[in-house]
Amino acid sequence: MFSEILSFGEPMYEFSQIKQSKAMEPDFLSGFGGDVSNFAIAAARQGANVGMITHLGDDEFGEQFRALWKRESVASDLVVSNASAHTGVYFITHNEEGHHFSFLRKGSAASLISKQQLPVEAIANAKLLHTTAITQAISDTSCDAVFAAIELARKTDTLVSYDTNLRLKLWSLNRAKAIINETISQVDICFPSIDEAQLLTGLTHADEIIDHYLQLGAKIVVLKQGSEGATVANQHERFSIKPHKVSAVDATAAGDSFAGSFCTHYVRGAELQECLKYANATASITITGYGAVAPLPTLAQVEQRIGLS
Ligand SMILES: Nc1ncnc2c1ncn2[C@@H]1O[C@H](COP(=O)(O)OP(=O)(O)O)[C@@H](O)[C@H]1O
Ligand SMILES: O=C(O)C(=O)C[C@H](O)[C@H](O)COP(=O)(O)O
Repeated sequence: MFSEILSFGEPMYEFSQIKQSKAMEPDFLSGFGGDVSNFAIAAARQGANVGMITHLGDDEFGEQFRALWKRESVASDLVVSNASAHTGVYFITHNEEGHHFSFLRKGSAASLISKQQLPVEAIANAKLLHTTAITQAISDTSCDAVFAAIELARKTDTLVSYDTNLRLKLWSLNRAKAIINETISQVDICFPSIDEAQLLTGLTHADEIIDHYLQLGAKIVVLKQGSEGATVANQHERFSIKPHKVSAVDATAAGDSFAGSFCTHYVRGAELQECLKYANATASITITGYGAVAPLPTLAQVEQRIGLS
């Protein structure tokens, strides 16, 4: 059976810094991250039928990801294990400016993927393919694979969703600008966040950024505005939503869970404004716990937050 949503990119085993209560206690909590895996689990918890496209190392971290996806009902039948490379690892640390990522991912199994290894039939039969600028930044072969996957999806009427997640530890701003602009011109839904979009476009205001990305060719732009909420727009309509008032602990995966929730409700036929409401509520719950995956909410929790139950 084919998945209705496919998520393509690199899962990352996570070590997330927590406040140390006693001197000898460990101050990193292990967990799971990687923008596309976070997206897939967020979507599955919203009720989507979702699968991963990625390569893992033939190692303990890879095994743990397979077990995680099984528990979360994320399909891993398209996931390949590579005995000669490792699963990616990253660390989250916090300072007064927010959270920071450090990576151990060079030469990882996911970064070695090539376009010849894409699951052509599964992409053709999905309703939506999600991928990200991180998937393009990790290597040239992975970047080529993203463009090939988008081409396949467009030929077969599979929607393409794209998160512009900018990681300047992985590539230069000039290269990121060129690749991200070209990709946005080819996708159905793009999810820029305002601070990254300001860097990428040189524009300041939300409406200007949205207009810019619509003009480049994205059919739907969903601008994530952090603690200011979010805005969705296409050529005909535009809606903004205020953020929920929460006590934020760790903003890791706010954007991924937002996109996973938005796409789940979009492929099920919800209107743009409704998708925005679910995404905004999903992300507001995600940021109330440490790490990327543990705090991702279920559909019931999101509906309770929206006031539907
Ligand atoms: N402090 C906050 N309070 C409430 N909601 C928030 C807060 N920060 C983020 N969110 C929600 O999460 C979404 C994504 O967060 P943002 O930080 O913009 O994305 P990213 O993680 O991609 O940088 C926002 O659009 C908003 O809906
Ligand atoms: O940086 C990477 O390569 C990762 O994939 C690690 C993280 O799990 C996501 O980046 C979190 O994404 P946000 O939703 O933007 O907080």
